[in-house]
Amino acid sequence: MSAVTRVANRSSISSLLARWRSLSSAVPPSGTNDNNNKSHAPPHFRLNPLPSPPPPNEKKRQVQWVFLGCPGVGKGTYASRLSNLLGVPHIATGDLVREELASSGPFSSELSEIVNRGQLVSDELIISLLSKKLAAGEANGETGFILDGFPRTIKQAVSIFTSEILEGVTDLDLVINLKLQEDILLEKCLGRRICNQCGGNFNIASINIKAEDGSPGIIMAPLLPPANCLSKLITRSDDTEAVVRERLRIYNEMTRPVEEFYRSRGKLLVFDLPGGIPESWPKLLHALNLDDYEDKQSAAA
Ligand SMILES: Nc1ncnc2c1ncn2[C@@H]1O[C@H](COP(=O)(O)OP(=O)(O)O)[C@@H](O)[C@H]1O
Repeated sequence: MSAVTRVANRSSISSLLARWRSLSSAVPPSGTNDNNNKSHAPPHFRLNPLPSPPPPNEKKRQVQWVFLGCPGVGKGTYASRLSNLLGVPHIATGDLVREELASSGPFSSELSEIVNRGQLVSDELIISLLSKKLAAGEANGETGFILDGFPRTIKQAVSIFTSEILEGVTDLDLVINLKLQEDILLEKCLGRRICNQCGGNFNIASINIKAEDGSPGIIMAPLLPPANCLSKLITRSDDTEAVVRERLRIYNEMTRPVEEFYRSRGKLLVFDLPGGIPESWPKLLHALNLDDYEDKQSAAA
C-alpha cells in the first residue's frame, strides 16, 4: 500500500468527497497504473491537504461511486457492503436487467436471449432503466449511490455527460476497479449461488492458488449459505462456463476502454483483491481512507 493513500482517515464523507474531487485536478491526465501494478491504489494518487469543512447547515451531496470489474470479481459484494456503510443506495444494472426480465414486459424475451448469450443489452435500454431508477431516487431526496455494472461501454460513460436525466443527477467522484486473475473469475462465477427466497448471494468455490513466478498466492474461502437457504439455492442462467467466457471476452472488448476512460481522468482506483472478504474488505476500506469510518459507525450505532 502506498504511503500517500494513508492520509487523514478521520474524514467525514463530505471531506472525502471534496478530496476525491480534488484528485481529478491533482492527477496528471495519463495515469501510470496498470494491471501489473500489485498495489491496492494507483501510485500516482496524490491527496491534497484536507479542505475546510462545509458550512454547518449545508446539505451534503452523498458519494457517487462506481464499481467496475470483470464478471465474478465481487462488484456486487463490495458495492453492497459500502452502500450499507455509507448509507447510499447500491444500484446494480444487472439487477435492473433481471427485474425487467422477470416482469415479462415487452422486452423480456429479447433480453433473456441477450443475457443468456453473455452479451450486453443495448446502451439505450440500460441508460433508460438506470435513468428511471436514478430519477426515482432523486425524487426521494437521494443524492448519492454506488453503481455496480455501469458504465460498461464508452457510450454509456459518455451518456453520464450527455443524457438529459443522467447528466442532471450524476457527477462521478470515483471509479473503483476491482481486479482478479481470470481463472479465479471463472471459478467464482461457476460457484455462485443465490437464495431464491431471501436473494442472498453465496459462493461454493474454494480458491487456493499457490504463489508462483513472483505472483502472490490467493486463498478465498467459500461463502456458504445459512441452513435455511440451503434448499432454495439457484444458479444464474448466465453462469455457465461458455457464457462466463463470453462475458469475460466482452468485458475485455467493450469495458476495458472504460477503465482507460476513467484512468485518463484521474478517477480510477485499481484494487487488486488480495483474497476473500475477510482479507480484502479492510484493505479496500483502507485504500478508500474509510478504515476509521467503520469503527465510528459501529460505535455510534
Ligand atoms: N451496463 C450494462 N450494459 C449492458 N448490459 C448490461 C449492463 N449491466 C448489466 N447488463 C446485462 O446484464 C447481465 C448481467 O449483469 P451483471 O449482473 O452485472 O453480471 P456480471 O458483471 O457478473 O457479468 C450482463 O451480462 C448484461 O447482459
